[in-house]
Amino acid sequence: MKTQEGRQLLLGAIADDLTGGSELAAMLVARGVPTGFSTDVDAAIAPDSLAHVIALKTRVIPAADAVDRVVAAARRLLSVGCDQIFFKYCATFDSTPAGNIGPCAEALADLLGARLVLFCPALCETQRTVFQGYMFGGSQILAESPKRFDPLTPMTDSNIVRVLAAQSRSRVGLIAHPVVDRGSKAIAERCEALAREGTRFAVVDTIYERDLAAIAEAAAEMPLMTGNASVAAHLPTSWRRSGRLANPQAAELPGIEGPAVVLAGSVAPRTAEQLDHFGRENEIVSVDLARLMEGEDLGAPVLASAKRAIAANRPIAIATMAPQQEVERLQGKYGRDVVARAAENFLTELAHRLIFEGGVRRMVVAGGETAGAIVPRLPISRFIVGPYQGLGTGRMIAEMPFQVGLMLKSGKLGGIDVFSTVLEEMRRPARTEPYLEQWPPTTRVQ
Ligand SMILES: Nc1ncnc2c1ncn2[C@@H]1O[C@H](COP(=O)(O)OP(=O)(O)OP(=O)(O)O)[C@@H](O)[C@H]1O
Ligand SMILES: O=C(O)[C@@H](O)C(=O)CO
Repeated sequence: MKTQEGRQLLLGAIADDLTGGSELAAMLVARGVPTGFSTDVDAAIAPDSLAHVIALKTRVIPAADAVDRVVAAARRLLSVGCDQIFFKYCATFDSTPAGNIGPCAEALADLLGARLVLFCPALCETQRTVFQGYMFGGSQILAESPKRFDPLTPMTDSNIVRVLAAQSRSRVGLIAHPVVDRGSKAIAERCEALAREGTRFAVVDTIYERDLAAIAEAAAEMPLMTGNASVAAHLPTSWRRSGRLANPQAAELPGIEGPAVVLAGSVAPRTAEQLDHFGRENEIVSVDLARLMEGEDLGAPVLASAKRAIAANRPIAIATMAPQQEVERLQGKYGRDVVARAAENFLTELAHRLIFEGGVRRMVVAGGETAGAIVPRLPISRFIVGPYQGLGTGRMIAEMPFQVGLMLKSGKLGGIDVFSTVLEEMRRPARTEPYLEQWPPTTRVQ
């Protein structure tokens, strides 16, 4: 399959974490775009894909390493021919003063010769909006939201222009809402004016879903676009209009039976609520990181609990969740990255054993960094991406020597019942006609 002038992909996307990357792939699939997904720069890109997402774990690693990996992923996507590169980051612009959004975007802009790069983090579906450059979660400004306490990327400045400028060499401007509200042509004209005056990066205000549509239309011909998956989900409209996406395709996923687990390394308040809900009818095993850090072997007892639940045909959740005070105490004692790595390694080892010793075939992983530790270390030869059906409901099949249903849940997203609902949904084959006009999907597909 070729797009134009012999290029294969309409969009080559690079995500800075796995939950976000899987959401993006699921959204494109729901829009009728055959989309591949991989977590490894060298993995195959299927010849029948029109979009491909390479999901990395680059959000909190040293900036220079993040740049190297992101550029390698971009080169890989460009090697099969690709109309546009999309750099996907979190709706709450999760990053540190050292990066990594700015440095990665700068390196991609250099690689692609982009004069003006838009930054559109908003996720209107969940009321994450940007106005006058300030990010809101509903009525809460970012720095007063739970994101202030993120264990790895605490967001303490709500002004995205300022946050981006602090991690970039390029001049950063704003495309304010009055311009966005006038539509794609006005946005494109403003981009041109900013580029002429030497501004290379522009944060774009976004309040409504229609703003995302207008921004995507303005960006459709740019060599590089950046933002949350929500803006990329509107690109297929432009592709259909220009004839580049002639045959939007229905999405199909086989059903998967077999033992089910939730592995939660996210300590986000939303994940805590979802675990509480899951725990009303199911067993939750809490992994006490303080004991793990003291060298106690918790692998065997946790695995034994999981195997008991599996033998009784019950789903189970295993979580490293702790109250905020305890998270801070552990980070103070051992260092933020050391604690994170210990939790990630514990869950990674466990995932492997649950699948290969416990026979687990349906798995939800909560947390982008957690998923980024677990998934690439499983012997997955290919992912089949299922269609996005609303917040936190993108799922896929991981092909190993057998198939495993997988859902990578962002820490902050998903309905209260997401764990049990998704594990149950994985059992049923699904076929979804493409969402061509209506977006985002408002009804769950059974
Ligand atoms: N009890 C704990 N104390 C300190 N750190 C923890 C604890 N439990 C988990 N962690 C670490 O916190 C980090 C949580 O990040 P992760 O990206 O997995 O979740 P999230 O930020 O909620 O999700 P997302 O990025 O999808 O929004 C991980 O690195 C994890 O290992
Ligand atoms: O945008 C989001 O919130 C997610 O896609 C994500 O990136 C969480 O890590």
